[in-house]
Amino acid sequence: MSEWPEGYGRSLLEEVDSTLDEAARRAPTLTGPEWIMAKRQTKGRGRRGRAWKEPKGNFAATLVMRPDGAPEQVALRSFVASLALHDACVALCGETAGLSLKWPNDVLLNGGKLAGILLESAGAADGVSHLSIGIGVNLIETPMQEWLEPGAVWPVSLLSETGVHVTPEDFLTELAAAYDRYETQFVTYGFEPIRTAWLARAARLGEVIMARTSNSETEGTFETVDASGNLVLKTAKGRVNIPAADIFF
Ligand SMILES: O=C(O)CCCC[C@@H]1SC[C@@H]2NC(=O)N[C@@H]21
Repeated sequence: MSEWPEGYGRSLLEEVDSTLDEAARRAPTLTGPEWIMAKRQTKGRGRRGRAWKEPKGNFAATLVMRPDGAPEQVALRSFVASLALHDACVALCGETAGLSLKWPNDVLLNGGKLAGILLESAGAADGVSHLSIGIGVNLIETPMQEWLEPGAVWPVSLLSETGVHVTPEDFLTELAAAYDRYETQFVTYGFEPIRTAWLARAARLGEVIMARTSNSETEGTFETVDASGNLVLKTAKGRVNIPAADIFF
């Protein structure tokens, strides 16, 4: 098991509305980055306003920090967090060929959704006043099917796919350690090594995928992720850089 990384606070809560809401409440008085984990969330949320339910034993936590930099740079930490999630799973379950990263920030295992990330931030005059990285991982169970959007990637759990029972506490320790390593790399060398590492683990790179927003659909070959974190698709009409969408295979 890794050591808890130096400089990071840690709170373990029995129950909270959402660890993202708790992060926003704590942000104004934060003295350093802090992980807030809860055994139960009563109002967990996912991307695009979707509810996030975590059956007992799954992982729900938010890392809240006050990073320097422009909002677009700060937001690239979703890739930092995806890589950390990948490494935490490997550290706890061994090298798993079926792990991959789905743009913009899901972790897949054997093609099913294992984990999701939701970034929230608040602005300040000179950048971002705080960034919250909310992370949910299906350690033990998958959410019930009626909570799933049509066409969404089927959920899987770490237990069902690997047979390894990981506690949220152990997962947090590995995740925090892995996050710290990638955060240091990001702050020291910028996005490029993170982008390269992310692409090496990307799901469906080079394949035809569909990017869907609330008012558009774009089909094309997944070429790469650019220096701003945009999805780059080669379509019949040329190359398209997409800043935000859900992708479907
Ligand atoms: O895939 C998604 O839609 C993102 C899911 C993010 C869920 C986590 S659980 C911890 C944190 N608190 C929340 O309310 N949401 C995030």
